[in-house]
Amino acid sequence: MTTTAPGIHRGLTGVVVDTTGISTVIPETNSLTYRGYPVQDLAARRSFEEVAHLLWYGELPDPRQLAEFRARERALRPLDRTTAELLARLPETCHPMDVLRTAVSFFGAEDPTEDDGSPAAGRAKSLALLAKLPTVVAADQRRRKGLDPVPPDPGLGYAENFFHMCFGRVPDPDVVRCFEISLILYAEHSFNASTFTARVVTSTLSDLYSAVTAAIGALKGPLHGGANEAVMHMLLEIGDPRRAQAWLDEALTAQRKIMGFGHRVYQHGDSRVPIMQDALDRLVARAADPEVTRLAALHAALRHAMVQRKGIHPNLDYPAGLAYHLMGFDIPAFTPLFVMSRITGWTAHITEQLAHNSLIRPLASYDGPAQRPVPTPS
Ligand SMILES: CC(=O)SCCNC(=O)CCNC(=O)[C@H](O)C(C)(C)COP(=O)(O)OP(=O)(O)OC[C@H]1O[C@@H](n2cnc3c(N)ncnc32)[C@H](O)[C@@H]1OP(=O)(O)O
Ligand SMILES: O=C([O-])CC(=O)C(=O)O
Repeated sequence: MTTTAPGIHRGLTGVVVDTTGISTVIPETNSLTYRGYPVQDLAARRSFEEVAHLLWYGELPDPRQLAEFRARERALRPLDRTTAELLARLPETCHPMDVLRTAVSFFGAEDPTEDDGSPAAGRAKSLALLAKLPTVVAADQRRRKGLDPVPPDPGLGYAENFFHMCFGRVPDPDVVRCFEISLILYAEHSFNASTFTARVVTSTLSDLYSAVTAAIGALKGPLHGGANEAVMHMLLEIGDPRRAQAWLDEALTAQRKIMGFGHRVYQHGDSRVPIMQDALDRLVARAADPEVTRLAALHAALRHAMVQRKGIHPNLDYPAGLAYHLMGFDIPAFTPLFVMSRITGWTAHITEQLAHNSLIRPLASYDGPAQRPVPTPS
């Protein structure tokens, strides 16, 4: 546990700040459940829309509820002209996470409906964000290549529609399913830094859009969601499986953090990695391309070297980063893909925080100068 002095918990390591009924991470058994269901079973048998419903309502939808949920999500996907124009004006030099953060802030400014803090109001706003964020991410990726946006297709499921809006086509169902699995795995992870950020903002009785905007800012950092992009940059920097060991030795000597490895809660590996690694292996096998095989060999070699050398295991960002690259997404879009999923967990926590709210305001131990008189100005 990180403590600088008795009673001080830098980074809140090991501190339990509240209860939650949304998910539980159990490092001892290397498991993760959403509302009591093991995440690997959800990833094997359910759609992302069903998981979103589970996180928000506490139960998986029955067929009627699912049909209604899907119909509402599909109807909310288009952006209005003002939003599309605003986003198209943002500099292309800015990171796509900045675009997403601005989009959510703008959605908040535009939303005329009252935020009475009720679960129903929160869920309506959350569903609108779930539906619109992929439209923003896809349009932003395309404009950076000088391409016009592809409008959402209400005939397609959430994951399929996203590919359609990014690339103007839907890949084969295996690829879509691998993407959907990543969305299910990224959806929720208890009191991680971005979710906690959303809860802190909510605890002041601020609005949902402010909490989500702040959460996007927290997720962007490379110690959190930004790591999935950093993983891919790192793999491209290493370039060759034969260099993995030497590169790692140099990086560790230079005290670099190896992206996609380590976790605050899991000490012996991330519960989600075997499922995502499996999905990644399927993408590699179906590509049947020497360049892809080489990247996969590098990915495996670095993982092996890191576990051997430091005993530190990969987190979800390690297989997800390479999987997103193989699916054809641009590296700066990887963390926005995480947002498209985690919007479900964040907003479930916003509702939960409001239901049992207590202002989040920890204490600090002062270590600045001793009290002293203010000098008289000369
Ligand atoms: C979806 C997600 O957000 S998962 C997290 C994604 N982030 C990353 O992949 C970034 C790389 N990983 C890290 O920086 C860290 O493992 C974190 C931030 C995720 C967790 O960090 P903490 O719980 O604060 O552990 P901390 O950074 O103190 O690490 C403990 C020890 O392991 C080492 N360590 C942990 N992770 C790594 C890593 N990725 N590379 C090198 N060393 C590492 C630290 O250097 C430290 O060693 P020391 O005790 O000799 O000083
Ligand atoms: O739980 C954490 O600290 C980070 C993480 O894996 C996540 O948010 O998915």
